[in-house]
Amino acid sequence: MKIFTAAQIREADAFTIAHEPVSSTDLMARAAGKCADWLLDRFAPVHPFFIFCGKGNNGGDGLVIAHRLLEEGYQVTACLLEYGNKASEDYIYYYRRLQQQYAGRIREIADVTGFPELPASAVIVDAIFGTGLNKPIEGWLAGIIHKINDQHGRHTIVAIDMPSGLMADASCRNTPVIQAHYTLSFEFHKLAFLLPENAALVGEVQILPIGLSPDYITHTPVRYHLADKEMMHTIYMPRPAFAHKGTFGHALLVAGSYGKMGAAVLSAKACLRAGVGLLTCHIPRCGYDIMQISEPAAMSVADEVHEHSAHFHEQADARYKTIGIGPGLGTATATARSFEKLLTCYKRPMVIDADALNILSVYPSLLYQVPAGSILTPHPKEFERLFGPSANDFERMELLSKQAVRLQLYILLKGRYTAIACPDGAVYFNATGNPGMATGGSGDVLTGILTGLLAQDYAPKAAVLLGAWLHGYAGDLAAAKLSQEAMTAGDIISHLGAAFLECFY
Ligand SMILES: NC(=O)C1=CN([C@@H]2O[C@H](COP(=O)(O)OP(=O)(O)OC[C@H]3O[C@@H](n4cnc5c(N)ncnc54)[C@H](O)[C@@H]3O)[C@@H](O)[C@H]2O)[C@@H](O)CC1
Ligand SMILES: [K+]
Repeated sequence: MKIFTAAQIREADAFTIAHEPVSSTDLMARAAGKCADWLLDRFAPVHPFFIFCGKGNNGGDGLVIAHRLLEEGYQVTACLLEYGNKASEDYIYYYRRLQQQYAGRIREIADVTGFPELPASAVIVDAIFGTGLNKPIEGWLAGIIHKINDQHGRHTIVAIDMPSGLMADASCRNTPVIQAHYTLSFEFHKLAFLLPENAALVGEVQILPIGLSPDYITHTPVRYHLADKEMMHTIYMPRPAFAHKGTFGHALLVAGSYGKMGAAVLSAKACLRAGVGLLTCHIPRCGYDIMQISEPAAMSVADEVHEHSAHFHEQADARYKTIGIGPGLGTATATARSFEKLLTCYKRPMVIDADALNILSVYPSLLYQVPAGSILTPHPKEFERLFGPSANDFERMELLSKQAVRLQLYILLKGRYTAIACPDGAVYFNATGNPGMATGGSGDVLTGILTGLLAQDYAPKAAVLLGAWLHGYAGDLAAAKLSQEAMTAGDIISHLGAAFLECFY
């Protein structure tokens, strides 16, 4: 799914009105009607509704919703905020209709003292500002936002299109924003919904299709995308019937050090479960028995050094389709030196994670040696160590995209919505996964999966999108069976098979 900017959403709106064609009042009725359907479905008539409306088209949506709920026999108070702005034409149209039939249900609010007493079980609908917000909310309107947020623990708050105060494409940190339980958003996700700094504001997001022009949607280029199942179906490659293990590549995994062999084992198991043909693990001498016993399907090569690996560059030759490096590796000087040599002799896209990323952040010039098309998988701290801090999440996304272009790499920034930046600057968000995966070893599993997919001849972009998707999907299946609390990284691996089956068989 494409993620459009606020300006593009306005264009989509205008394009649909001109080409469907449909009048703007009818488009508003269609959009707000979807919200009303959702509310009617979710809340019984015992819930009194307080619908706060601004004077733009978001407020217009609120008026349509108020009218519809009244027609269905619900108790509704339309709280119209009179802050002096000129009302939009469609707002005026629906205001007149409401005024004609339900004047008694309208309450005009001109300052904070006009904020209504809310009875128990009231539902607050926020239709104050949507994608038209162009500056932070100030003055008594900010007071209204705070009053609504004070009700967060007592009443359900449903935002229409966007929580008021949030901007689709810019940071609203430390400005007044509605804290919604639900956000009913039209047609597309907004970038703001996917960034951690807004996690407490948007609640559960419901995307409601409102029939915006498919023509516009198909032909308008965007930077940000949300990965979805359809995309995965275009990426996934079923195995040919006459395949043998050579068909699926030989991967080298460079991982583990004294006390961190678990990371290497998890990564190896995940790589095998992702379908690699052959796997060789380069591990420190101390890890040899551990790996051989834990994962008989993997071959092992022990380094000359006991506690960490220092000679893996000698291994890295054309036999290997790809290399996954980093989980539990440690950052010993000898390990860093071997990594440096590896980067001069091995030129295929590889997967670089954890301690291998930490080595890169200590020796940043090595970043330029990383083969084009390789996949880096930092979590936010590792990302910051590599590329520096950002003032907010929007700037971090800019930086992520810019660095992927500059270095011609895929950079996967881990998070609730993992963001994957491509060498052409595009960024894909992955929505599978859950907080149960915020547990030690989960990243090692991802490295294994990505390495396994690259070895099977998935192009780097396909591997990173499919790998992130499967990793999260398997995590969701594990959480469904075991709970988010009790699941471990190993459970992600044991549910990878079910993830393949559910997604592709
Ligand atoms: N784009 C679409 O596809 C559709 C949009 N609709 C609705 O229209 C909304 C966008 O409507 P508008 O463009 O009228 O924008 P809004 O309703 O978000 O409000 C914008 C109005 O508020 C003013 N404003 C902006 N920031 C302000 C601030 N901080 N303090 C005070 N006033 C401020 C603007 O000058 C403008 O008059 C969407 O969010 C959605 O709810 C739907 O009705 C129909 C379909
Ligand atoms: K809103």
